[in-house]
Amino acid sequence: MTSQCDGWIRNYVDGSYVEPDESSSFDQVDPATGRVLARVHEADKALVDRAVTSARRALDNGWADTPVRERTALLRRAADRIEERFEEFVAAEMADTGKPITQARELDVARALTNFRTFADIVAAAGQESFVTDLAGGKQALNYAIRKPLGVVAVIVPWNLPLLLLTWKVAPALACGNSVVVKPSEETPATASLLAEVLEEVGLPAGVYNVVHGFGANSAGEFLTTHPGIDGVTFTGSSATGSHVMKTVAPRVRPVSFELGGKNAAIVFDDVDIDEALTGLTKSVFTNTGQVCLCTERVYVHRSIFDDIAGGLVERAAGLRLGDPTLDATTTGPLISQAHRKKVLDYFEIAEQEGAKVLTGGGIPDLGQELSGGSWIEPTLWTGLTNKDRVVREEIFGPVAALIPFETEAEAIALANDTEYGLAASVWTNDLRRGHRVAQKMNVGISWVNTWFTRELRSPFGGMGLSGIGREGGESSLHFYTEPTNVCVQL
Ligand SMILES: NC(=O)c1ccc[n+]([C@@H]2O[C@H](COP(=O)([O-])OP(=O)(O)OC[C@H]3O[C@@H](n4cnc5c(N)ncnc54)[C@H](O)[C@@H]3O)[C@@H](O)[C@H]2O)c1
Ligand SMILES: O=C/C=C/C=C(\O)C(=O)O
Repeated sequence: MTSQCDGWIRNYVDGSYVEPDESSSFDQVDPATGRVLARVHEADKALVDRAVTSARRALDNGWADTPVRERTALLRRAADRIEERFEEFVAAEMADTGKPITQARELDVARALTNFRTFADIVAAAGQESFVTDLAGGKQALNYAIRKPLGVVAVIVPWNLPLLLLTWKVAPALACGNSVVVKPSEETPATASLLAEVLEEVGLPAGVYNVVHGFGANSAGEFLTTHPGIDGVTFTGSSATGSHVMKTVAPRVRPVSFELGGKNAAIVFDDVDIDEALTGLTKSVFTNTGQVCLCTERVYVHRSIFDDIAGGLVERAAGLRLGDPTLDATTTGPLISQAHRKKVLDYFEIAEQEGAKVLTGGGIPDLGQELSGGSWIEPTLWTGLTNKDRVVREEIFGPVAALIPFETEAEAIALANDTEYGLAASVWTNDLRRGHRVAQKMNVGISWVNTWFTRELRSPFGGMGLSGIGREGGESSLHFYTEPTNVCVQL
């Protein structure tokens, strides 16, 4: 049995794909064409319970005590196997999201390999904290901390970078000896189930990796977060859902790691190399059709170069190639769904009511009959807005940004920090002392200078304010996916 056969995408529990039940299922829809690609078996409460129970049993049957070298070797085998099946993962990612083949290859699947290999390295090299404590009377004590797996971890991920974000969590969780129950987004079920094939092929014991498909409330998501057998939740998704999940696990005081929404700013100073800034800004606004939590939706530009940047971005937007995701020339895919496109189009309406001037885009492109059923939208740029406007304060999560002028550095910093979010920012300037100074003043989890989405996986990653709680990446992942016990020995 494989993750996808006879038209079904299956749940994976206790080392086996579960026979689907027609009565509880939903469609996998291709966002590029609107066509139904497969049926997805929706896990009910009993199946989620079976997944959590088997995850616990796998832990108790030895996985938690597996030597680090065995776990990290398994992660490396998983990376090698994904590499061997690379194009299958590319195809699954594209079926789920409609994203262009070049992005699926160069970002999403490539990062899955890197995530597994990086956390194998990090966990293999991790030491333990220890101290010799001087006591009264010339005595001493030895203090050392051992790190045990957190336990059964609920992994709930969104639809925008489904495989990248899933492996960003599953790799460190497994490396640290945890077992996981994964709930992928209902929009993007394929790669999480396909990953189960690879993990089984490389020898992961049954029950360590489980996949339950479904929605949030009254479905697999909520059955998972309310399950008493869960020891922690790592969640990536919207701030509203994160807040709800926090309330759900609060009664059992379970640790949470939240990577949530953003309303990220770019600040463009008057000394930039215009062409270099335009390349970076175009990437930061339109990558993955703006469906990246780190994407820029607010661009603050020094007034003296405002028209150059605005005009240049309009030209760059016109250069984006929307269309058949299987073509190498395609740069930009559809939004994830008709429902999400309606949400973005509603914001386009609100922007015009708030006085926005549409520099480019603002509607639905005509890409021909074949793609007419897809959730396509035009890359869009606005001016004429301020920080008071809803479309400058609320996350839209589409290929759109508001361009706003500033005069002074202090004004730019205040404008960029005037948000309830705190995920990412980018600063564009050739004065590196100013770059460091301004980047440090951004109230965000990650602050880039003259680049965007450049990722060091050993650095702490996450957000503040509405953008999240905690950090993952490098040591931060070890701290979330393990529980330390400090042992103190009188010498
Ligand atoms: N900070 C980051 O690293 C990051 C990365 C990607 C996406 N995001 C954010 O995610 C959002 C877009 O993704 P989305 O629409 O899938 O988010 P979402 O919050 O709607 O859903 C995220 C996941 O949570 C599940 N879910 C929904 N309600 C739930 C509930 N009550 N209990 C348990 N699970 C529930 C969904 O089924 C999905 O799997 C955007 O806000 C984006 O900024 C953040
Ligand atoms: O959509 C949000 C992207 C998050 C990216 C990461 O978590 C990462 O690059 O590790």
